[in-house]
Amino acid sequence: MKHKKLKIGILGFGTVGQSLYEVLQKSPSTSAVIEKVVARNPNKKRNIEIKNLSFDTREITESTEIDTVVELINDDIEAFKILKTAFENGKNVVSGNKKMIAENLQKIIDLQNQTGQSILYDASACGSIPVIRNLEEYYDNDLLQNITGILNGSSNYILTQMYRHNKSYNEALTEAQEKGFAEHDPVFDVDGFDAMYKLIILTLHGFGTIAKPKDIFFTGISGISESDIRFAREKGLKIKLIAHACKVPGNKVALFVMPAFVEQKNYLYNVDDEFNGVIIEGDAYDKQLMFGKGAGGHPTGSAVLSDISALSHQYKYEYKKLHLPKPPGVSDDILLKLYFRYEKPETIDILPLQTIEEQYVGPAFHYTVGTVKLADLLINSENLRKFVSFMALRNISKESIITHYANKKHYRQQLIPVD
Ligand SMILES: NC(=O)C1=CN([C@@H]2O[C@H](COP(=O)(O)OP(=O)(O)OC[C@H]3O[C@@H](n4cnc5c(N)ncnc54)[C@H](OP(=O)(O)O)[C@@H]3O)[C@@H](O)[C@H]2O)C=CC1
Ligand SMILES: N[C@@H](CC=O)C(=O)O
Repeated sequence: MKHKKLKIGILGFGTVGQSLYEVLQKSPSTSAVIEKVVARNPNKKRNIEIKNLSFDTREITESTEIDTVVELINDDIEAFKILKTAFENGKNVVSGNKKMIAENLQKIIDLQNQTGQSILYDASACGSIPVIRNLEEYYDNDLLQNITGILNGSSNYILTQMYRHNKSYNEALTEAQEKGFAEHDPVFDVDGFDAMYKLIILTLHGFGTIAKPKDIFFTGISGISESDIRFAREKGLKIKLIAHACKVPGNKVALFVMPAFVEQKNYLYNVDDEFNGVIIEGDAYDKQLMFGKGAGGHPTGSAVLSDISALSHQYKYEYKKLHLPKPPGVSDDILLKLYFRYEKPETIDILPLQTIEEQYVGPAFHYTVGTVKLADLLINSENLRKFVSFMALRNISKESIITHYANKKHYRQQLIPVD
């Protein structure tokens, strides 16, 4: 295949932009030369001194020299404008901006078709793990059933530090920020937005389904307390923030993001710190685990480097699953067994429970374990965010995710005690 030397412009010179700059120096065989780097704040002190730094986006998007725009800024609205201008000016794009990508999937596909340009964004999901390209290329058949993964490195880092080293939530969050794992606004990480956007991207490449954020129930770890960690420890479990895309009957896929209690035998149990892990499950091959650093400048820089190299070989996403005769729709028709911890006893009245399996009423907090329809979580999400301090899937195995609850017989068979 023809191989082209790229002239790149890097937009954004923060954690990932600077790391890409360094990673590129370590890979002289990559066919790319940095023509220009653009950041926003001319008064900011930089760790790396470079000659070709400027503060005007147009010096990249409107340059006649640059053919590839590497967008690594922390502003999704601006990032979409940059993408559009770059395409209109005949440039390809590499990006790590999951919010911009997930919020605009259809528009991005249309723009690629209209302009003939392409965007690669493997860095947008799971940092250094090449999960998007694998879903696109290797799993390009009908066998895939579930994608289950730890997709947010910051939350995983915080949970690990709390569990393993008894650190406080705030201390662990500060460390995640200092290490360059967290987003500009860490609420994006700890309240599940980041994992939800990544799940949307993986669902497109895995199943051909374009889901909207409003279709996805998501919650994060910001309300976690020592009592939740104790609950997990006593039962030999760990808490992880997990995103799920599960194929359900009727050619549908159910999507949700929430903390979960994870047993030792699960592949994700030992995925700790800023590492991500994605279990890909399908007919014929059962389960496979992709594992690697999911956050941080250099791991993410390496994914960006790989996309730059792929562009130099004219690689583009074909969105193969999108062209299936009938890509799956989104379903909220599943039942989940959840743990809810709350402070006020009357909160039990707003929990949309189908069954109650365990309850604790104490002086400082209360918890209930019971089953809930995913559809009811979506409808009640505002109240749940307001009144429930922390919620988690009781177990990430089949006992806690029941996809056939409409079929009562199957439901009874599946709803067996987990411990
Ligand atoms: N950190 C990580 O581990 C990962 C991050 N990502 C994604 O990569 C992107 C960058 O993240 P990260 O490097 O951590 O973010 P940082 O906050 O560290 O850096 C952002 C950079 O963008 C620049 N910037 C912001 N707005 C503009 C603009 N309008 N024009 C030009 N430059 C601008 C900032 O300029 P200035 O320096 O002047 O303030 C800064 O250099 C985000 O989309 C993030 O979600 C993806 C995977 C992992
Ligand atoms: N903030 C993100 C960075 C990578 O996407 C995370 O913590 O996973």
